[in-house]
Amino acid sequence: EPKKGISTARWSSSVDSSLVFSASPLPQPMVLSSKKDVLEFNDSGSLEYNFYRNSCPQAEQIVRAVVQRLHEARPDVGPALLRLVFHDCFIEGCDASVLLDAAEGIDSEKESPPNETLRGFDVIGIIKSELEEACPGVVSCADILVLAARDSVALAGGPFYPLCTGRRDSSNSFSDLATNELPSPFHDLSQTLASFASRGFDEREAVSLLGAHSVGVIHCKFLQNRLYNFSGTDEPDPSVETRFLNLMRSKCNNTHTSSFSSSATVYSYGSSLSSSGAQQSPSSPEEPGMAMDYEGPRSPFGTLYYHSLLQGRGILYVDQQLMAGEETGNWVRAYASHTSLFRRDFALAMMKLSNLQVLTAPTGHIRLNCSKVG
Ligand code: HEM
Ligand SMILES: [Ca+2]
Repeated sequence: EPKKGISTARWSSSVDSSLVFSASPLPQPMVLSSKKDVLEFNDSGSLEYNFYRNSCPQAEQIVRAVVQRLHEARPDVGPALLRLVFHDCFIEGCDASVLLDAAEGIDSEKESPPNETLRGFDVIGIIKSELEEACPGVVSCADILVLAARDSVALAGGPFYPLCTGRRDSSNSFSDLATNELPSPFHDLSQTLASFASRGFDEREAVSLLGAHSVGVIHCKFLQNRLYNFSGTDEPDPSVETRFLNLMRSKCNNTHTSSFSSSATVYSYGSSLSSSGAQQSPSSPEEPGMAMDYEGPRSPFGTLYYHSLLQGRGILYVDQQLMAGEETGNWVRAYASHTSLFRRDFALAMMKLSNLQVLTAPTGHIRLNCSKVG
């Protein structure tokens, strides 16, 4: 197994905000103070800004165009891609290990329990095949993942952030690590913070990254215990606000227990996604699901998520737990009232996430099909 270059992104809290800006709905050409700035905030070994400038100059545009096209038809692709990058980068770094199918000698991460409901593999496949047509054998699946997630954030009304490229793909998948190391929605705050800390994220960064839970779907099985039998008490989780408890119960009826994995709650705390059709549950069209934009779909990405936590309206236990710590609670309050602070912090944390333990030449390789090694 090739040795991985650990990226130790320099991390300063005084950040030039011109690096990070909003995009609506397609990102503008990057507004950067200088190329040096981008490199500075993407300090990740041998990744390079615009790595494909000669080998495939249109690579980033192709990714963006496909994500946008698919997103128009199916607004649920954005959240799927955003979750995918988190699950890839947290397990042995951003090396596309999450995309490999099971095969001889490969225990697919896709088959680990925490990845059971991961979606978006088909979208990555479509992007990859368009890139293979334009520049055969050049663009890695690992780069596709981080770029597609970046574009998804922008399409959801979140910040656009620059990324360096040049990641290469793993030749293995790490099913056991995924099973044991992906954070659980039932974890308490200290377990969650420990998981982030082991990847170099402090409390502020953990709170900002969880702002990704502004968009997407949550299947009822992840909240069933909070609604009906919290920690074996036969009572709901006392930290859930009463009206919200009833709302969630109406979406995740206990009688569904036998088939609850097919019912989903669409959560979208006010992003452009919710206005464009997140009413139906993407992964189970026959189940209506729940649109969480009750305070208005026009609110900025992220803000409503933090507001909801302040009101005891976090959907997952792990979300609401952010209010259980003093420092994390302070960040929740800060992000609820300072959208631009959240956008900046989220963008920086996504850049850092996208650079975790990347493989660069001569390690790793470029897959031709993202779900297969050879
Ligand atoms: C403690 C950390 C985290 C835990 C325990 C967690 C857990 C979960 C769970 C249980 C779901 C619901 C999945 C389903 O019902 O199919 C979910 C959805 C999601 N998560 Fe997280 N998550 C965490 C952090 C993150 C981070 C850091 C990101 C991205 C930066 C992220 C992005 C998403 C997205 C976008 C969805 C919606 C996916 C979709 O619509 O298919 N999560 N998460
Ligand atoms: Ca990985």
